[in-house]
Order: sequence, then structure tokens, then C-alpha cells
Amino acid sequence: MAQATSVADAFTAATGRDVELVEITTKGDVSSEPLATMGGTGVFVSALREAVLDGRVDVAVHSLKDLPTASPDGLVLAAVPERADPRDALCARDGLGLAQLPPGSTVGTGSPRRAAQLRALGLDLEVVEIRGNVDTRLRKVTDGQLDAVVLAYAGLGRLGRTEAVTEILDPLQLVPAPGQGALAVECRAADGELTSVMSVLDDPGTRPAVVAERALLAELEAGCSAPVGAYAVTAEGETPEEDELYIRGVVISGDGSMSIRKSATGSVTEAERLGRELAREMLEDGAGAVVGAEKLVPKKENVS
Ligand SMILES: NCc1[nH]cc(CCC(=O)O)c1CC(=O)O
Repeated sequence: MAQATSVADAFTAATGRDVELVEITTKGDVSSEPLATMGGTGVFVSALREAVLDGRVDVAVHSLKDLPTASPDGLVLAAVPERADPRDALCARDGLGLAQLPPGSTVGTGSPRRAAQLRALGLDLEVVEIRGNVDTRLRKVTDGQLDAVVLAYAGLGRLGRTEAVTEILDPLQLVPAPGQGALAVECRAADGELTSVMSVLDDPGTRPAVVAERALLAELEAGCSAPVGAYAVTAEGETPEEDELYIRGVVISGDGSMSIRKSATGSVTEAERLGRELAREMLEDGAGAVVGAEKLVPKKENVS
């Protein structure tokens, strides 16, 4: 609702048109099953997409990182608004940063990508699988059930909970999920007028970054099943044609012992190609062989 409200407000400010918000609850919001066994992040998206295709609503606002890479029939990604901070954030007890957490500290996350990269830091942290909404997760720290949790900074920002953040994690160490922090505005492809009006919300700096990140993900999905992180940023050149795009990708085994990390720089005009080529280089370096050695095992006594 926070995300949809921000898009609705920006749309009204840009066009003068009114927007009616329609709340739709998805399976991903309600169930506390691990996302991987529920069918991946698509569980946040399907119910909203059905509502658009049925005509119950005209526009869906998603977290871009929850959108599967395959584009669905009948829908179009009409806008990617300016993205919020894409980094992951540590919310630890007593204001502690990552380096101050004693060995054996418990850190909650539901994300195999975060779990594996946390293990790879070699800090002897005990990663514990958790699910639930932001309040539920933060409460596990304030209750003393866990020493820390890791969440997307953007999600905390949208809910006004950044006061819980004790360290924003380095995106080269904890590479964020492709598209993290960005929103996706989807419309019916047949709705040409609405689609073109919605494009006022598209952010020229964000679009190439997320296109490159998602291209990397799509290419890696074809060749490997390990967790993937991708982080891209755009930088202004002397002229718009010289605008640059930097991208970093990671593929990592579940226990964090094997990983492939690679970066590339290119032109913003070739975002898709830059992401795909970086993924292919990662596959050539053996990304396909980097599969989960250890599962994300829930620590029963700590999980309600
Ligand atoms: N995994 C679910 C999800 N999808 C989007 C966000 C946060 C907002 C964003 O990344 O845009 C979250 C929660 C989280 O990862 O902490």
C-alpha cells in the first residue's frame, strides 16, 4: 500500500488525474512458508497481475525484484520510477554493526542470496531462516529471539522504520537482489493511452540499471540455479550519449564457500547487452557449478 500510494501521488502530481487505490492481498503477504517452496517471489505478483488482466484494476504496483524475468502476455512494464536505496540493511540489537556482532550471533533472513553472502563474510554468524512482514522480523530482534535481521533498506524506508537500521551493507559484499529498491508499474498492453501516460513516472537513471540487473538474472537463470545478486548504477557522462552504466553480479553457493563475482562498465544505451554479457562471462567462469552446498536450515527454537 505504501508503494502504491507513492506511485498514485506521483501520478496525480504529474497528470492531475485522480487515482483510486484498491488493496489486493497476495499469498506472499499472508503465508509464512519459505518463498522457495511457495513458488518463488512470483507469489507477490500473480494476484495483482490477475486483477489487471481481469479489468478489476488498471494498474499494478509491484516491487520490481519480485517480478519474474519472463514478461507475461497482455501486460506491459509501463514505468520504473526513480528507485530508492537498493542496498540491504542490518538491523541488530544494541546498535551493533556487522563487525561488532560476536561469533555465533544469530542473523535472520528468508533470502538464500543474503544467507549465502552473510556466510561468505567469514564472521561465524549463524544464519536463521525467517519469514513474515517487516514488523514481525524486527520484533525478533527487539524480543531477543535473534541478534539481528537483514532486510531491504528500501522496504524499511517505505514503512518509516529506518531507525532500526544499524548498518547499511556494502553492495559489493552483500550484492542486492536484481531490481531491489525499484518499483514496477504494470498496465494492460492493450491500454495504449494509459501506458503512455504512465511513462511520465519512468526514471531515465533507474531504467537502464534495472534492465541490466534483470538481463544478468535472466541469462544466469538459464545456466545455473544458485542465488544471484546484481547491482547496477548509472553515472552521467559529459553528454547524455556518454552516460555510463556499472554492474556487478554474484552467484554463490548456499554455504557461501563458492562464489563468482564480476563487474563490468559500459554505455547506458546497451544495458541489456551489458547484463547478459556479464552473466555469460560468469557462466564461463563456472557459475553453473556453484550450487547450494548447504540448505538454509531453520533454527527451530528461534522461529515462531
Ligand atoms: N522479498 C520480499 C520483498 N520484496 C520487496 C521487498 C523490499 C522492497 C524492495 O526491495 O524494493 C521485500 C522485503 C525485503 O527483501 O526485505
